Amino acid sequence: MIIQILVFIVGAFLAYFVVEGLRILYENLTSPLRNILPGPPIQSYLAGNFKEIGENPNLTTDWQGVYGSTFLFHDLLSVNELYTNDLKALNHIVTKHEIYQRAHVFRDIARRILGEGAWPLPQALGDLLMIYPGILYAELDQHKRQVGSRYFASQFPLKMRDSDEFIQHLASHKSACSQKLLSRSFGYEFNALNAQAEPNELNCAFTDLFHAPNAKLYGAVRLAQSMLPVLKLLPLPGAAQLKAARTRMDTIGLQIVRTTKASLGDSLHSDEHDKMKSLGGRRGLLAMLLKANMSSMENQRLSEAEVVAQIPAFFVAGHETTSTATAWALHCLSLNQDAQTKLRTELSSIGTDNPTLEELNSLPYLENVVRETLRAHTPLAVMQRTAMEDDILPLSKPITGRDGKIYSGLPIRKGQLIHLPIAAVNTSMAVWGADALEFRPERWNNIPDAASAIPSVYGNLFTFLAGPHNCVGFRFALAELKALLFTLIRRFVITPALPPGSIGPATAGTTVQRPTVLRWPEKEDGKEKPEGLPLILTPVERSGI
Ligand code: HEM
Repeated sequence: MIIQILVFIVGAFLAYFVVEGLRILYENLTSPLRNILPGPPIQSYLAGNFKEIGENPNLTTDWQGVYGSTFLFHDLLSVNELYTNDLKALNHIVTKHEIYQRAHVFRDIARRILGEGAWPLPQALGDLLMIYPGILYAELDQHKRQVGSRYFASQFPLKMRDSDEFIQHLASHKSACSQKLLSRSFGYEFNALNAQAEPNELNCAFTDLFHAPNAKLYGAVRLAQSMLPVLKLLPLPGAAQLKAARTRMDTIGLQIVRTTKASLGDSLHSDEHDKMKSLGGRRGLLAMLLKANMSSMENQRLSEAEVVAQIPAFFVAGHETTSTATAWALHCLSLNQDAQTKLRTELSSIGTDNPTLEELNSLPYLENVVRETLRAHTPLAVMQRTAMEDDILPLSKPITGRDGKIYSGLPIRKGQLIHLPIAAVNTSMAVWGADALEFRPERWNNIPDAASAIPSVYGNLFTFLAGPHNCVGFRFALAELKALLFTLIRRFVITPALPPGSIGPATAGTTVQRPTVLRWPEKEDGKEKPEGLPLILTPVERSGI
């Protein structure tokens, strides 16, 4: 009997894989793009071109040189994916958000990690953020006396003993942004930066999910399960960790929500006008979420589960991204001492260690450095979309298809997967010129005309995407980046700790491309390859400049 059940289960799984395989094959063979667009050959049926892309972050850009700015390649299980760096096509995709939505796999993984209602942002929250776009920014503005070094000096664990100490500070900086976000927005003390404090529950949940020794393996399993949902029925590795992290997140989220609701008391029941007026309080974002939870208008109401899910969602969205951008900024400045000195001179013109946001925003070279970092090293190099209905994708220049016909628009079939090449758009030589890959803050003094066609919410950059689903936290991220650079560059001269070429973008298995030690010389003292970004920080007064 047991054998019969086992045979049945194995048979059912095999049948499922065969049917799914045939479905993908049918979709690929009948895709209207198949006879139009060229593309690289499939490497393996299971991995498509996925493995080679993971191994070489510049591969899609190289393919662009061979196949043009619009081509087809193959994702996992050989699902075909449209790559386009055509700015008219990309503008169309990001504005027609009702047709081009976040890829199913991304949504499924986000739902499993963060809970129902986390991503995409619930409509009601999206609407509120449209009406009050400054709400996240306001969180920082409330604390403008703390933006500068007094805040960071107390929070940022720079362990300086000697003038030239080799430190891996960015491993811990990773959490600086998130800590501020959580404590300011949600009234939650994260303690990630305090080496003496016990790591708290939420900190542990994220560490387990994203940075534990097996995190990459578990991430790969989650990806496979989202692509082939039947795999969710199997007891695969990572399930227990995910469940434990989810339980922690839900418990803390509920605790934050209920405590805040109690502390807001009567103001939650005031009329819509008064509710919105009081959004400027210390817990602005959370207050806004809670008011949406209590809203009398059904289309503006968020369920308690949606509010709870937003807490880790905002944390995840703002966590690795902003810290990665800061790491790239410091790395680039360590390699470009002229830019660093120029920046330090400008920052020193501010007569306080604790500038306001207005003061930070008035510094043109700081703005240039931030833009150039987010252009040359966008933390999220790629996003995906899925077409939810048939469409015609307009192109800025007609192309000749493989079938010999001329196409000024591409036929897109419902279900088509699309690759948004954020990094490639930001570093396109056609837009930025031959030095597009170089870090050169001065380029922002004279922006090329072609850059105005890039879909963008900030600085002609595709970094935060554009259209209705752009990054809602981008102003917050900019403020964080500026405040960190202000504090660090004023106090320290930053130089590379490793020989040229040792640091590069992390490759396989990462969504966010952090600067990582790629080559690690064998040291006589046998030091382990560092996790973070090694830099030498020399206090300005001891640097001899
Ligand atoms: C340099 C730092 C950052 C970068 C490069 C970045 C980039 C992005 C991108 C590309 C998206 C769109 C994802 C997609 O549509 O598939 C996004 C969405 C989002 N970001 Fe950011 N982000 C950054 C910082 C932040 C911060 C600090 C916060 C929170 C305060 C945040 C909150 C969000 C949220 C909530 C969404 C989802 C919006 C929606 O569903 O409509 N981000 N971000």
